[in-house]
Amino acid sequence: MPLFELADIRFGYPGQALILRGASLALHEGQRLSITGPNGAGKSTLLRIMVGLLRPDAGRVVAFGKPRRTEAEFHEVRRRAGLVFQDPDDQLFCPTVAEDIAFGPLNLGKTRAEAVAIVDRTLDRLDLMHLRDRITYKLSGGEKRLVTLATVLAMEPEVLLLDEPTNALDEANEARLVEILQSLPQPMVLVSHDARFRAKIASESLRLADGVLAPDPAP
Ligand SMILES: Nc1ncnc2c1ncn2[C@@H]1O[C@H](COP(=O)(O)OP(=O)(O)OP(=O)(O)O)[C@@H](O)[C@H]1O
Repeated sequence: MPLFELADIRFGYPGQALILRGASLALHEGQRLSITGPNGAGKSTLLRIMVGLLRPDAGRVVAFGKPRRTEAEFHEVRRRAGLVFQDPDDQLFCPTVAEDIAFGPLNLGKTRAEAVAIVDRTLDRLDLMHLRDRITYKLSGGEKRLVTLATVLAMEPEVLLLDEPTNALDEANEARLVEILQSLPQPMVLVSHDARFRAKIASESLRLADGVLAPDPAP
């Protein structure tokens, strides 16, 4: 059974034409699915629908073996599936990097000491210890992007959803990100315009255009 399944999703923002017109996908254990497609095709919208930040007008979302409709059901999905937003400023809101990374684990009921240990372990794993006590809003775009990934990994999600993760990364950090993602056991959905990056990470590739997802022969 897939971990995630979107079936015939239709969605339009209020008062606007439909963006998604019967989009379907399935994510299985061990898969790294990439999604590409033109600007404005609805890729970020699709990721938001997967975790219930937007509700489809029609179609079915099944996650972790259960159909998901209500806010309570999607709350559980968001605990188990980590979404790295396209814009880090949507995700980082604490004064320091360490506090931002501790926020999720504390919210899950970890003690302060446990959260501190998770912060240090996550920063160490991502080679970001030097950013630990920095003021979040003063970080560079690329640093913010890596810290955003750290905030999501600190929650130990079962599935990762990544929206343009290479944005603002220099070559060295992009290479580092490739290494990190390749080393992670979680299945992931990866939205990216970067063909080289997709080719290095994805096991399957889809293209979103005209409101539907179709297999993309070239990752
Ligand atoms: N909150 C919103 N209200 C109204 N329209 C929106 C909203 N968010 C996005 N849109 C519009 O919906 C369409 C799809 O946006 P979305 O961000 O999902 O596309 P995308 O495929 O991720 O694009 P890109 O490749 O540029 O990141 C765009 O035309 C966008 O302007």
